[in-house]
Amino acid sequence: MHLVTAEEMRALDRYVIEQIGLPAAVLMENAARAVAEAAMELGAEWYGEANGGGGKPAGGSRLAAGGGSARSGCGGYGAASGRPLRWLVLAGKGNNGGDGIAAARHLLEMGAEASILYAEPPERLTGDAALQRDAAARLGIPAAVYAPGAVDWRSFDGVIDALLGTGSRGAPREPYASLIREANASGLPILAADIPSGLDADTGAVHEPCIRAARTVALAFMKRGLALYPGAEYAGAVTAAPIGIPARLADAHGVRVFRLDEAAVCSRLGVDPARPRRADTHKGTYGLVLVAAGSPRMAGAGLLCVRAALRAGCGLAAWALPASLAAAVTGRAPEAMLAPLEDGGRGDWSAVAPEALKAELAGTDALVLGPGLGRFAGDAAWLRRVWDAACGAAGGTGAGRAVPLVLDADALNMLADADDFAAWPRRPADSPAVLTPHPGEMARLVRTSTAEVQRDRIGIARDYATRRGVVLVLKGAATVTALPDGTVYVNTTGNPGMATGGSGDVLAGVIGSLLAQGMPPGTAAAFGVWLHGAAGDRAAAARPSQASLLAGDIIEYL
Ligand SMILES: NC(=O)C1=CN([C@@H]2O[C@H](COP(=O)(O)OP(=O)(O)OC[C@H]3O[C@@H](n4cnc5c(N)ncnc54)[C@H](O)[C@@H]3O)[C@@H](O)[C@H]2O)[C@H](O)CC1
Ligand SMILES: [K+]
Repeated sequence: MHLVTAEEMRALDRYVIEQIGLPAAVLMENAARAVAEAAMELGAEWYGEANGGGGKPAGGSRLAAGGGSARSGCGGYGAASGRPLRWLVLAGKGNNGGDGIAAARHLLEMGAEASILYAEPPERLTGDAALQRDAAARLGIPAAVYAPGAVDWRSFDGVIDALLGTGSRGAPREPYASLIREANASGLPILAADIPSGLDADTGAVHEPCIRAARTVALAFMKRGLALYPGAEYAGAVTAAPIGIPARLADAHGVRVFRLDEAAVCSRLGVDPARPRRADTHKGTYGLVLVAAGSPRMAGAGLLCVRAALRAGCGLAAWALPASLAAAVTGRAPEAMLAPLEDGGRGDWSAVAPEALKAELAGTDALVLGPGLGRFAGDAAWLRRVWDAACGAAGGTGAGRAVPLVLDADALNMLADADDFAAWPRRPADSPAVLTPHPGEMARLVRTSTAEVQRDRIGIARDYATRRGVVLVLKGAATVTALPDGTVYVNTTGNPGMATGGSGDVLAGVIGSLLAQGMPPGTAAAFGVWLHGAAGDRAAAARPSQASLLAGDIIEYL
C-alpha cells in the first residue's frame, strides 16, 4: 500500500481528471460511497448488525470501550431497537466537505438517516462541493450551520468528519476548532473521511484540536500521516478505499513510500514470512553471523543479539567479545560459538585491536556490531578500521570481499563522532550497511534534536539513507526503513510493550541473521523490522500485559 503526501495526492488527482479524463465529480461520488459504506460498517461494529445494516458483526467490546455520553444518550436504541442509525455529517467548505455531503446521500440510499452540519455558511462552498450541497438540499436532507453549543449531539448515533482533508493547512481555525472539540467530547463514534481533521497528512503530527476517529477511510491512497504517530492513534482503524485511481499511477508518479504489513512483505519485499526450508540443506546453507557486542555493564546485549540471530534462522552464530568477559557468559548461549578477543585483561573493548575482529570476519556472512559495546577513547577511529575491513577495502578481509554489516547502538554513536564518515570507503552498491538508530541516535548522527527527528521521521531517514548510501532503520512506533534508492517502508507491527531494554539488540540480531541467509540488505532490514514487531505482538498477546514483556520474550516468538 502506497503512502502519499497531500501534494502527491493532489498531483494524482489532477492527472486522473486532466489526463485520464475522469470528471472530479466521479471521484467524489466514489469517495462518498466508500465513506458511507465505512460508516455502515462502523455502525454495525458499535450498535450491532440490525442497525449497521450489514458488514461486520457487532463488537460488544467496542461499545464497552466507547463509553461517554453518547452511549447513555443512545440508551434504549442500540441493537435492540432495529431502527436506522442517525449520522451527523460535519462538512467543511472544501472537497472533503463535498465527500461528506455526498456520503449523506448514499447513507439515505443505504437505509440510514443523515443530517449535515455545515462548519461555515453553505453559500461559501464552490465547485463539486456546491453541487453536492444543492443535491442534498433538493433531496431534503436536514442541514444546519454550526453554532457553538447549539448542537444536540444526543440526537445522533455517529459522526462523519468531513471538515478538513488534504487541503488543510496548520491548526484548524474557528469555527472548525470548536466543532472538532465538541465532536470529540460527544463520545459518539467518529468516522473520518480521508484524514481526521486537524491531522498533518504528511508527518502524522496532530494539531490542537484534532478529531479522534474510531475509524478512518482513506480515499484512493493512505496519507503518510495515517501510518505515523501520533496521527495513527487519532485515525483509529484505517482502511483505504479505491475511488478510481489505480495503484500503478502512484508508481508511475514516483511514490516510493509504502506501508509495511503482511501483504506488503509478500508483494513488495517478495518474502514468504513462513519461508519453508528446502530438505537438502545444512547449517552452512543458512550462513554464519558474527555478533560483536557486549561489555561488562551490558553483556546481556550480546546474549540477546546472538540468540535472536539464531532464532531468526542463521545456520551459525559467533559472539565476538572481550576475552575477559567470556568466562562469565560461557554456557549462556550454548548454540552460539564464542570468539574471545584479546583485551589486555580489561574486560571491555578499549584494548581489543580492530585487527583481532578483522581476523574473525573471514568466513562470516554478516557482521552485527554495536549492541552493548560501550564507548572508549579513540573508538571512532577504531570503528573506521573495522568498517574498512567489512567493506572489503585493502587490508580488509583478505579476500577483498564485503561482509554484510549491521551497525547498532554504540557503533552508531561512534559513527556520529566520526567527522569524516562521508569520506569513508563506499560499500558495494548491492551491499549497503544497515544502520539501526533509535530517534536519539539518529539525532546524534544528523546533529539535531530528537524532537526534530520525530517531527519528520520519513524525511530524515530517507535523506540520510540516500545521501550516505546506507539502509537506515529509524526505530520507534511505526519504524521507518529507508533504502539508498529512496524507497521507504513504514512498519505496522509491534507494540509499546517492546519499549524495553534489549529490544533493539534483538532487532539487530534478526537483521544480521537475515543478511547471513543471503537477503539483500534493504529486504533484510524491512522484513526484519516487520518480523521483530510481529514476534513482539505475539509475545505481548501471550503475556498478561504489554508492560510485562521482556526483550527475551520477543526472541521466543520469532
Ligand atoms: N483523493 C482524491 O483524489 C480526491 C479527494 N477528494 C477529497 O478532497 C479533499 C481535499 O479537498 P480540498 O478542497 O483540496 O481541501 P479540504 O477539503 O481539505 O479543505 C480545504 C478548505 O479548508 C480551508 N482550510 C485550510 N486549512 C484550514 C484550517 N487550518 N482551518 C480551517 N480551514 C482551513 C481552506 O481554505 C479550504 O477552503 C481530500 O481530502 C478528499 O477528501 C475528492 O472529493 C475526491 C478526489
Ligand atoms: K476529515
